[in-house]
Amino acid sequence: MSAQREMKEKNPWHTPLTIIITVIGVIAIVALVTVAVLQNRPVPQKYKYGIVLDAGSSHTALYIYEWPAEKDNNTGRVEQKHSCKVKGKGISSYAAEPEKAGMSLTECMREAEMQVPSRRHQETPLYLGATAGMRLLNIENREASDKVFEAVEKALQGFPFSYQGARILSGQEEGAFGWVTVNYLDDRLKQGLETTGALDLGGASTQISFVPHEYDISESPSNSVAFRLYGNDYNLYTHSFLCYGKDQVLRMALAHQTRSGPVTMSDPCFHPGYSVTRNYNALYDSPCVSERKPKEAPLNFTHTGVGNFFRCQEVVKTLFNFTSCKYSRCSFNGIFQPPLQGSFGAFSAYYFVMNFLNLTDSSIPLETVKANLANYCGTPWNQIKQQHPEVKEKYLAEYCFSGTYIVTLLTEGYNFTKETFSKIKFIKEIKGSDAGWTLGYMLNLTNMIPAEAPDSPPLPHAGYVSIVTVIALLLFILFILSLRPIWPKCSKKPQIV
Ligand SMILES: Nc1nc2c(ncn2[C@@H]2O[C@H](COP(=O)(O)OP(=O)(O)OP(=O)(O)O)[C@@H](O)[C@H]2O)c(=O)[nH]1
Repeated sequence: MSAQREMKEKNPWHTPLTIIITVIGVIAIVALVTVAVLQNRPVPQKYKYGIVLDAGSSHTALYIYEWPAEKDNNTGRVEQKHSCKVKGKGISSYAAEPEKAGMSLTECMREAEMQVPSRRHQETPLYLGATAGMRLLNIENREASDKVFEAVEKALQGFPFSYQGARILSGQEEGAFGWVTVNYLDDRLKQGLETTGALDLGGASTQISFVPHEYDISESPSNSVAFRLYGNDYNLYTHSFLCYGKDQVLRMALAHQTRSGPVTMSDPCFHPGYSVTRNYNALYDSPCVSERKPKEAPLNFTHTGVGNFFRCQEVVKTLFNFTSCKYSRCSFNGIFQPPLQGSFGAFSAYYFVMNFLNLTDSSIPLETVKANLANYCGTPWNQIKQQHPEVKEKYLAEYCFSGTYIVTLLTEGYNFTKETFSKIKFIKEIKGSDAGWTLGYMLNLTNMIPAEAPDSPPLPHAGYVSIVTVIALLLFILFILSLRPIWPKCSKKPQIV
């Protein structure tokens, strides 16, 4: 008994003092690790918002974007939070009653008021950008275009957001911002990866944008846009073809086939058995075709379908001019285009049409795409309607024409070959955000893509926590070792002094 007491006195490792030191040491180390973990842990997210209205030729759409509020200089990732399709036609169709253009936006704007938290309303920027429909109205009737803008401005200023203005985007801006959107959403800009080209097919215009390999900007300066984004320079080629959106190009095709003013017209781009009455004045009421209106035409004509893809392609080809090119190379209509480069994302009507036709899969060879289209166009109209009772008849009737136009534009117009055709991805959205010019436009106006790569913290969060944990463990081991003189001796026989 007395020997045991003596041993305790010689090895006092559990004296109150050592116990207190050990506990303090452990607490300090746990605290160090906890602080390291908590310090960088994302706090409950607070968001900022931005709203963009895409006032297109066929309709207006509202997009709400959100991004983390706590990131410096708004450098957090921007995502689409909500979208709203404005009921009715595009704002350019309200030329005769402009106030209705403003009123048409009310429902979607009310939705935006609900979607954006009210404490953020006043600081949320609101933009309206109009594209080819308003470009055409502006050409046709400047005064009417101004009145539509006045009405729209008045309506938008009545909402509690930070209204930043409504304007017509140039074709170049529309193409370039579509390219920014696609590459931003794919994270290609931040990481400095090879970029994807952008193909946008609207109702009244179409855009092609890509970064060519060897490219002499001076050949056609109006087709080039220079960007410096995240420390990388991009010389973007972009062109917007006004009147080559799918609705205006259909007018051009119908105008071409009714140039002699017939009473009945047989159209290879519409299904056999299709027949509607169309009004000459309505058809030619657009700057894209107005000059071609036949002098002596009846009031109406009967538009009938014969459904022949190859003959439809011949009609579509007449809408492109391949004869004159003052540059080293052209796409069509004498427009400069450098050789195609890399992969492409094709969105808006490219997607709507190819998706309906089940042709979005990039592994489908070009020849098969054409064969499928030939088969689809040749299917009688009654059968098509029976097979797709849920699809709007206006859209349904035009898929043969639109599909033929898309294939012809890509191959004959832009020079995609059967090899490069497979590099086109038909997309609607990327990571939950719609592909289109609106996101790129907002990122640009809010300076959310810095010209230089932002300074990143020296260590990522995981690395920081790991290093602190390792240091804490080493300290702990050191601490235990420093207590060695007072460790109990582990011999089989207790050492009795
Ligand atoms: N099939 C189908 N077509 C659609 C749909 N939404 C829009 N479209 C058509 O696709 C074409 C392009 O639409 P958008 O991308 O909205 O074009 P937009 O902004 O009106 O036209 P631009 O002013 O030329 O840019 C138009 O002809 C629309 O009528 C859809 O859900 N399905």
